[in-house]
Amino acid sequence: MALAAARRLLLHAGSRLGRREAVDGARRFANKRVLVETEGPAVMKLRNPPVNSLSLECLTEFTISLEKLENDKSIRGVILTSECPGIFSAGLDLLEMYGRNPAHYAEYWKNVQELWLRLYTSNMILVSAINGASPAGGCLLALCCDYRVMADNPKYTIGLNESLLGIVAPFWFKDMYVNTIGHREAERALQLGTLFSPAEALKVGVVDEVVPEDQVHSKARSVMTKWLAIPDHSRQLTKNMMRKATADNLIKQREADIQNFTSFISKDSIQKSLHMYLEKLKQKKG
Ligand SMILES: CC/C=C/CC(=O)SCCNC(=O)CCNC(=O)[C@H](O)C(C)(C)COP(=O)(O)OP(=O)(O)OC[C@H]1O[C@@H](n2cnc3c(N)ncnc32)[C@H](O)[C@@H]1OP(=O)(O)O
Repeated sequence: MALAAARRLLLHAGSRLGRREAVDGARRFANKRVLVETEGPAVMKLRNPPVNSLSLECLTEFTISLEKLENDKSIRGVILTSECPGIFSAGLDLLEMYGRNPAHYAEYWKNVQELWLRLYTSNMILVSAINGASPAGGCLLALCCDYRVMADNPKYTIGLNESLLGIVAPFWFKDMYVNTIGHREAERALQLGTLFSPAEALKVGVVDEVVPEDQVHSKARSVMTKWLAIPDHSRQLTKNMMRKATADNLIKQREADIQNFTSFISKDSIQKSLHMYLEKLKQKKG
């Protein structure tokens, strides 16, 4: 409901937030948490400091920006990256999943599903320029892309680490992981909650290329140029052939998945695990 209302606001009635405008000669539009440049290859930059966690607002703005790009037929590809130094995305916002009520969890999860379905099945070419840490939902965003370029900085890690938090990656995160790195690697990485260094991520196939940090954007652009040379219709049909079954698997059980998530995350034991994890994050600082 929140998403539909926000979408109406931003897409129609000449919304100031969503309007494309000329800034320094570049065409761009911006919400508070997502900046989109449409000059040259389109670039979507997450900017939800400090760690680009995917709060409900951030998810909503991301989904709306993506929808606007999809509706613009002149845009065939998008580079997804971050404006937060050293962080691609810290994943789903833990504060949306901790200490709230079941209705909130259900609303949040519906929006996570919505973004995933849009990204994973996008007709556009998506290339991620992973310029920082990318755990859990951050890795999910990258996995939705058609090609992943990661900065070669051993401080940055990527992977579906949900089991370390005492939570379980849902079946559609798992399906996409299996599609990307194969069953055995996914089975091991999911159970261990492995966060891969760039070199390890390359070896196992979580990312396609690792480049020096200052080259991550230029490499993403050159990858985009190569992909843009392929005729859209054949590339899109091929992408659809590869991804449809995985997306349909969620589409046919969206409501049940929301209910599963809501009852799982509401459990006292799971809330306790999240509390401990949040405390650990705090202690790390001090
Ligand atoms: C079934 C459900 C599936 C869930 C999938 C998910 O995506 S769950 C989220 C999993 N994410 C993580 O495990 C990442 C946790 N964060 C980190 O490891 C580090 O924060 C990170 C991203 C490596 C950055 O480290 P850095 O040292 O730069 O920042 P710091 O840890 O001090 O964090 C700054 C403040 O941000 C808060 N924060 C971090 N991650 C999240 C998050 N995912 N959601 C909400 N908030 C997050 C952190 O607690 C700090 O808050 P502060 O109030 O300043 O203490």
